[in-house]
Amino acid sequence: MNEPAFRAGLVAVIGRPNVGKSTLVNRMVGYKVSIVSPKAQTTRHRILGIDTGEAGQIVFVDTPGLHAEGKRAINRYMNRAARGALADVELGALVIEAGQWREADEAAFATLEKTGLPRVLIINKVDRIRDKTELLPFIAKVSEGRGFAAVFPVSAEKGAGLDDLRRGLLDLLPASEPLFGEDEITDRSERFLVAELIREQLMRQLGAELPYATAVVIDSFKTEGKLLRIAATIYVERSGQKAIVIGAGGTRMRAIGQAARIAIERQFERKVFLELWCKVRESWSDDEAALRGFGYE
Ligand SMILES: Nc1nc2c(ncn2[C@@H]2O[C@H](COP(=O)(O)OP(=O)(O)OP(=O)(O)O)[C@@H](O)[C@H]2O)c(=O)[nH]1
Repeated sequence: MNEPAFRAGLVAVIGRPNVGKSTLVNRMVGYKVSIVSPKAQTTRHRILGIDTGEAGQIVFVDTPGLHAEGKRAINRYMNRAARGALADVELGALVIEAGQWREADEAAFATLEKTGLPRVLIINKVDRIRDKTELLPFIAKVSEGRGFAAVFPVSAEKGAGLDDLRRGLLDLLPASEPLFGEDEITDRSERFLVAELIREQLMRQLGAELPYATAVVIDSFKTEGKLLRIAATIYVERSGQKAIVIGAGGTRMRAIGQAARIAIERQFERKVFLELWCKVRESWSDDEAALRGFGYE
């Protein structure tokens, strides 16, 4: 008997905001390539997460959640990044939350359907469903007539169903040489990951609206022996927002910096010295030139 062929390919992970796409990709690749927060629209970029095993290599393309087209340039950028991720992939994976099929899920499905790609459905957060007997009728209802090649109930957070998902996705990918080196985990630079880990704290520690007005730019990134020395600027859109980010006596900014530093140290396994600044760049989120300067290209 011949050994089964090595399989490899790109899988676009799409869905409405907050269904757990980034959590899932991180869990599959075993490394935090994409930041996570309880707020919708945390992911702003298209990010690759590469999962290599003996049987094959799955290259996940994490995407910003597809949302109703906002007016601002940043929203257009995010939807473009999500739709663009569907080009040049072998497979589209629609992620939804167990027990829910909202209008925005239907819209994400329609976007995927239009591409004509083979597609699968990933039902995430099954840990939230107490009575598991509810799951089968739900699966039947949401998959009926939608042409999914397979349906995978999982819990990205608890790590349930992920081996079946890996096997199932590999079955649907073509026989191929690996597309990336065995030890590659993402296409993104360390600088990018650091900026994202700082932004993750902004998403988590600031109120409901403010995180969407922030962007992070790394000003310098130096390795000094065992130390990583980083300076970064948090951009906001108005001076009132800057006052909130800094907080009374600088307390908020210190808390953000400390949590980000710990996250960066954990991720890079080295000591980190992090210097944070906050500056106003008026209406950056609706300014194409500012967006490009901040790395949204
Ligand atoms: N209970 C439960 N929560 C989960 C699971 N997966 C993700 N979450 C939570 O759902 C929230 C959103 O997760 P993300 O991974 O940021 O979701 P996303 O789809 O990438 O979100 P966007 O960036 O808005 O597109 C976070 O609070 C996660 O901790 C899961 O399997 N079970």
